[in-house]
Amino acid sequence: MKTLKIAIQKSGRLNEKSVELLKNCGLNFENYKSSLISPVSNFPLEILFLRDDDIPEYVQDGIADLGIVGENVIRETEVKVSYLQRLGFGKCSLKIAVPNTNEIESLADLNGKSIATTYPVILGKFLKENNITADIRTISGSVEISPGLGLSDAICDLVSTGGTLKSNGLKPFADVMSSEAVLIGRAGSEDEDLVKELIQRIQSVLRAKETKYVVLNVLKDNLSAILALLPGVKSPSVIPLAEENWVAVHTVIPERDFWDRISQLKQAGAQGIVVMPIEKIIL
Ligand SMILES: Nc1ncnc2c1ncn2[C@@H]1O[C@H](COP(=O)(O)OP(=O)(O)OP(=O)(O)O)[C@@H](O)[C@H]1O
Ligand SMILES: O=P(O)(O)OC[C@H]1O[C@H](OP(=O)(O)OP(=O)(O)O)[C@H](O)[C@@H]1O
Ligand SMILES: [Mg+2]
Repeated sequence: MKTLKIAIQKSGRLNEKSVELLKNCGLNFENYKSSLISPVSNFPLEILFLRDDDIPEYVQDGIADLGIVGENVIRETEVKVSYLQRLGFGKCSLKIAVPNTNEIESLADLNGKSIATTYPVILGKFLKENNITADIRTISGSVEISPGLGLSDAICDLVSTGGTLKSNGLKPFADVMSSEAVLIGRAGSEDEDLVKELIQRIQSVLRAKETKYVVLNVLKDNLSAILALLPGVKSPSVIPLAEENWVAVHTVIPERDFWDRISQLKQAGAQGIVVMPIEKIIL
């Protein structure tokens, strides 16, 4: 039987969440810090631990079948791979930022200016699309200090909390792209049975993360009002209680409007509400 290879970041922002996702899929492996490859004992899969910049090309060239990497890196390396699943972590934006004291106010003000970045390809395309001629200074890190050192007028780098920009006296100025970690595959790999199986497992973990399992008690007289508020995977389960005229309702509730839904349920007569995390939802 074929053994798949999946490439994930060896260390850095995406390593921990990538390992956690694969472990939550029920895959057993050692998160070796010293080794670059780790076999999975209960699925035909090997995990390659790589620098994130190398992951898209490894997948494009078929050295790895799958990879977990930020969309920003995929766009920068201009590879041809299949996007298989957005993963909901590593969320950030690539932005152009300028010193707080700078008088750059519109994109056109960037004409003739210099911009330091580790993303010359994405930035180059963005400037071209906006008819801006600027000097792109490609550096390999610590981009935020370059205006302070007199190396550039502006920067283009990843931002999430904005803390790094702030502490370097910079303000965000224009959004170039937003990004999150994605599962990518070699073109055509999405048709293979093992890849389909792994995607299904990943989706069941992601689905579970977005929902909570809820059990509540309600008087039979109030049941229809409660059911009108609940979706469930198919529909809620209703189970009689030992006490007459009462039932227990079991259901799942989306995380995003969880507290609104709970207060509506309480108003409709729900009591003894118990909320539990869900490990997996398999449709
Ligand atoms: N501040 C941030 N918040 C959220 N996600 C981020 C942030 N910065 C980067 N990312 C995402 O995490 C990915 C990895 O970031 P990291 O800083 O670990 O990369 P790196 O230093 O290039 O690592 P490597 O050593 O693997 O080359 C980025 O490509 C991006 O998709
Ligand atoms: O908006 P913030 O929350 O401050 O995050 C932004 C910072 O995060 C990333 O670097 P990281 O910390 O991953 O270090 P690196 O430059 O060594 O990759 C990015 O390059 C920014 O410097
Ligand atoms: Mg890198």
